[in-house]
Amino acid sequence: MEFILDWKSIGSLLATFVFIRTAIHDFLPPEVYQVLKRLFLNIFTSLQPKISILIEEYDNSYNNDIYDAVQLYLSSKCFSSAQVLKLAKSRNSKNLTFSMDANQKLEETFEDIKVKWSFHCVEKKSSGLGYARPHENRYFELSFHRKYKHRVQSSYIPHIMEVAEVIKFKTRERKLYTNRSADEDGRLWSSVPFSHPSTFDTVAIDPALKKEIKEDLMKFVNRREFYSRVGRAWKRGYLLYGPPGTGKTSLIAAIANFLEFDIYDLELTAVSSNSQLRKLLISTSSKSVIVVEDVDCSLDLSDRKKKESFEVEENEKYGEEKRWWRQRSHNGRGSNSFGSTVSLSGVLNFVDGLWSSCGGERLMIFTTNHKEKLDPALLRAGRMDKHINLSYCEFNAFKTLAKNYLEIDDHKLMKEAKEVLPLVKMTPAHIAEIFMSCEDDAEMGMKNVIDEMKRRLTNADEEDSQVEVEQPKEEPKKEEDPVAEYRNEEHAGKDGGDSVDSVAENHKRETETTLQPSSVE
Ligand SMILES: Nc1ncnc2c1ncn2[C@@H]1O[C@H](COP(=O)(O)OP(=O)(O)OP(=O)(O)O)[C@@H](O)[C@H]1O
Repeated sequence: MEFILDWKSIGSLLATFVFIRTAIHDFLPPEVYQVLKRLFLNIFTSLQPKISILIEEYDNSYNNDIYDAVQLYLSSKCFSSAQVLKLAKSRNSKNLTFSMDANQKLEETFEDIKVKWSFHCVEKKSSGLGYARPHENRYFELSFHRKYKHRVQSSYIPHIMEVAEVIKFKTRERKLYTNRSADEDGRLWSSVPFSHPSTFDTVAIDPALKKEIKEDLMKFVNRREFYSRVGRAWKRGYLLYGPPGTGKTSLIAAIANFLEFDIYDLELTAVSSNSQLRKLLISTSSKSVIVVEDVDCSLDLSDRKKKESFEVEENEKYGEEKRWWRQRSHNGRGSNSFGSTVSLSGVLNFVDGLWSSCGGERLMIFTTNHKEKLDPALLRAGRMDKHINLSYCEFNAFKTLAKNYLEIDDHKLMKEAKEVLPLVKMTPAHIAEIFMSCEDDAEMGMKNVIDEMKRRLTNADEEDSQVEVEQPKEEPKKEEDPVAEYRNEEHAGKDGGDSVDSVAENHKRETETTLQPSSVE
């Protein structure tokens, strides 16, 4: 009975409500009706204290940056509070990532704002399109009391974005990009995490040169305002030159590690045209080192004047039209001698760097074993800001190698090494190889390396004395001859005067041509 009465009262209440609503709707002016409606809605919603924000993985099929930031932010929080976690590590990556499992919840208080996070995965129907989107709708739900609405928007969300940026930077994995194998799936660059162990501590070059390079790099990265004030692209060009095995690649890795930059290893022979070169460069990121190794071998960038005089000679010999045919048939249609249509002007445009104004700083490093083969246009200041000569091993570099490989600062054989080293051409790579083969035995390492130096010295003696038989030369003054001094001390009674002379000649020749310590021009 009571039940029937209740229903009756509900029924009459509803009837009254409908009557009042119709009366209001029919008799009140529409403006007043709208104001009342809004008031009613406000009262109704304020009775519900909780509001939620949904942050979906994709926003109109584009990656949602806020979702990524929240994911990073929560991965740093969820370990302490969520009950079920997911742990992942991508291949070749050194970072472990924790994340919340579906429907897990996490609560936190930021300042005095209490918020709740939950993670959801909802299976979705296939779109029928071929591309690889996940079959789940993934989203985070952020819930909080409505009184915090403005503060969540003005301080909590920006706080999340800031924390995520810091985490991203700390766990950032630098990459080594290469354009060699990138074409297979349509990408311009393929990448792997960059983790080369070479640093300025391990690279064996003259300490003064090391200091100079480091200071130059620091000056470069700290001069954003300067570059923009003087209207120049924020880029710098280095040319590393010297014989093979003198540490050009090792120095590049040390520079990238020092600056914490990515490396783009640009293989010019794999670039089909100037426009592809432009595309490749535009797609590089800021804070990167772009490397072109062995530039003299990559493209025909040799001195234009020499080429021009060669062309004049060929014209005279064959007539212009015939020379043109000879080149075409030799090189292939319109391409240079390496089959690529990247030209010197394409490379010069790349070095001049209009493209590099699209973002932050970029360092370009070219290496060559034959600086003299490069076109002067490529070498001029503004294109190659620094020319760094890496040459045969000198004593300071030798000591760095001994410290790295044999873990010694000093040794009884060091004095002898210091005396013999300037008389022979040995690359750091060769010395490193000898040290490596001695597996931590410092005594053996030092002995083997000095034996090798002496062997080279003796071979040089023999070669030079053979030359002397054919072309006898004047004797150098004995008192000015450091080699003779060394040989007299070490080999008294073994070597005759002839070989001392030839060693002196050898020393003189090497000092003039190659035994310059590594230097910057
Ligand atoms: N200056 C150096 N400091 C430390 N290690 C060096 C140095 N030079 C050579 N090495 C050692 O020798 C190996 C070869 O050196 P690297 O590739 O850097 O020489 P490179 O000058 O780039 O040679 P190339 O001109 O043939 O490319 C490196 O793996 C490194 O271990």
